[in-house]
Amino acid sequence: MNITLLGAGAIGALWAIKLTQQQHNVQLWTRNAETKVTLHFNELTTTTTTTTTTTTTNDYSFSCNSPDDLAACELLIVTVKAFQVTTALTPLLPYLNTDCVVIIMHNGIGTQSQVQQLLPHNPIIYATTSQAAFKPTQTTIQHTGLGQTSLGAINDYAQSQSHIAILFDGALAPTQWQANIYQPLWQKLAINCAINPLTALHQCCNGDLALPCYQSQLDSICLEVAQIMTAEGFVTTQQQLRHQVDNVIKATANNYSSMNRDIFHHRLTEIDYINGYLVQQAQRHNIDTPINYQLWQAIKHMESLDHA
Ligand SMILES: NC(=O)C1=CN([C@@H]2O[C@H](COP(=O)(O)OP(=O)(O)OC[C@H]3O[C@@H](n4cnc5c(N)ncnc54)[C@H](OP(=O)(O)O)[C@@H]3O)[C@@H](O)[C@H]2O)C=CC1
Ligand SMILES: CC(C)(CO)C(=O)C(=O)O
Repeated sequence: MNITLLGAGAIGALWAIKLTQQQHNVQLWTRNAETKVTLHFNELTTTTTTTTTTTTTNDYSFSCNSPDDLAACELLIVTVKAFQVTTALTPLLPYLNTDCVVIIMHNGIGTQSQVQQLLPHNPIIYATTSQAAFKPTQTTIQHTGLGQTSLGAINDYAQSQSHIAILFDGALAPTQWQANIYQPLWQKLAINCAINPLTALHQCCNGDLALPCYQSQLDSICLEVAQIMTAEGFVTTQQQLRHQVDNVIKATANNYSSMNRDIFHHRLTEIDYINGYLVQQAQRHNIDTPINYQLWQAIKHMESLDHA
């Protein structure tokens, strides 16, 4: 398949490489005018079901930024951060064929209506992943964690595109097609609402959130998220969300969350699309979410110190 990947950061480059390994024809769309890039990939090899080790490094060369390839592409994968989606996508619009399937993969929720306005005739799929990747240098990609990926349609044109999930599953399993993609998007939102702001504010690793001092805050966050999810029509409870959050805290104990790293490196965060999105939905339902509101504002304050 002819694929363009917009946003060749950690997670985007991982998918670009994995799809290339399956013989798909992938070009990268970057901010620069480069026409070729070579990425060094540290592969994650599963040795048992519970143990993983990085063992091999291979180089992958990609062509970049060809408008002709973009016009011919059948699949556009967008893996920029949530707040970058509109700016990144807009310059590509004059080249995109309306048959081209567009996949948007980022943490948080809230870009869906902008993307549908930008692409009123294309099949649009949203995706969420628990795969993990790290980009220690501009050209080195490390696959750092395995996990589930979910894909699903957000407009009528994309309802018939479930075969894309099979293609993704061949590249990086497990990937599943979801009849309602908002369910996994909200499940991931709940995890991000709990882990990301706390680890960013306290500049701690995910595993530190198992300490007694964080337990009542985690309970309150999960209670608020469960109330809004219920109001949105999803079946969940505070206990279920808490259990999922605890599992991620354990499974990623030594990792720093993406928001922790963004604050550490004085970058903008995805908070408006995580706790900020949650609070906006709560307001629509006239439900108070004071803990998520406080966390949203606290991260906005930290961002404002670097981005006046
Ligand atoms: N990394 C991970 O393990 C995971 C990440 N995610 C989510 O995936 C999304 C991407 O994360 P991640 O890969 O870590 O982030 P990165 O910042 O590493 O990747 C984003 C990439 O998008 C590029 N980009 C931004 N704006 C433009 C533009 N206008 N034109 C072209 N390229 C652009 C950036 O380029 P430049 O380098 O020039 O800024 C960068 O390479 C986030 O929502 C994150 O939360 C989800 C699960 C796991
Ligand atoms: C699941 C979690 C919290 C893993 O660190 C993540 O998605 C992130 O860091 O943004």
